[in-house]
Amino acid sequence: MLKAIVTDLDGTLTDERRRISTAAIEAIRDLVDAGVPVVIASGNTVCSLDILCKMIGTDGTVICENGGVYRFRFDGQIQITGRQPICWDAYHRIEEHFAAKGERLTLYSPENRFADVAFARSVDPAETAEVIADMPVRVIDTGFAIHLQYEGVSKGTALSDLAALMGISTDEMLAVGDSGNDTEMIRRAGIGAAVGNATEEMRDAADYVSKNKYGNGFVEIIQKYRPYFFER
Ligand SMILES: O=C(O)COP(=O)(O)O
Ligand SMILES: [Mg+2]
Repeated sequence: MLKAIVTDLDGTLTDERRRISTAAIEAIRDLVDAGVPVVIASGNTVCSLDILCKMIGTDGTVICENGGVYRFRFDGQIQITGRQPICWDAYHRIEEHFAAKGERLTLYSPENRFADVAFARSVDPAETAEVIADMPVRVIDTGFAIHLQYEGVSKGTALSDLAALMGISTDEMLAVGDSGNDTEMIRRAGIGAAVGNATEEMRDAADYVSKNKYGNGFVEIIQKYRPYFFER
């Protein structure tokens, strides 16, 4: 039996231009109204997810900054497991490396981040990873941004921590996503699903890959697994 759903945001509830799927919002509201907790798990900041959760109508349980930050319900304490100072050290080395080639980096919402460092995909993610290969920092390419995260921290580790706070097991969770930053999360969840536009790595890790892409893929996954939430 499933007791909660954890879903990625960009590329899963939104399309490649980050426009949210209204069909996906309706599917989430239907689950919330039926008493199923829905957790949004993203590389985005807690600040942006708060607005989204309010407007969609979830209880505010979130995983942000690729697992570096999480919180159980709106009134819960924000937990920070990432180590941002080390990510900043890595960022400065990367910045210097690309500056020497005349390439500038563009940071994403640094004032609202507590755990990771995110910047535009204007440089090669593989080259970025080489520059900091000896540091305990992982380069995560979500397809929407490049993130620097302290090693060992992921949406998967946050999923396990949240399951404990929610009083359920990770086996009772359905996790859905589209990209490399979701693989550990879908592996740890009882059922892991990927939307049709997902990366190869995600498709390989998933128990089910939807035929449809983006929000329509999310809706297809919910339709398939909805009965599992109401088994006796
Ligand atoms: O913030 C990003 O880069 C992508 O966000 P996501 O985890 O919701 O896909
Ligand atoms: Mg995504």
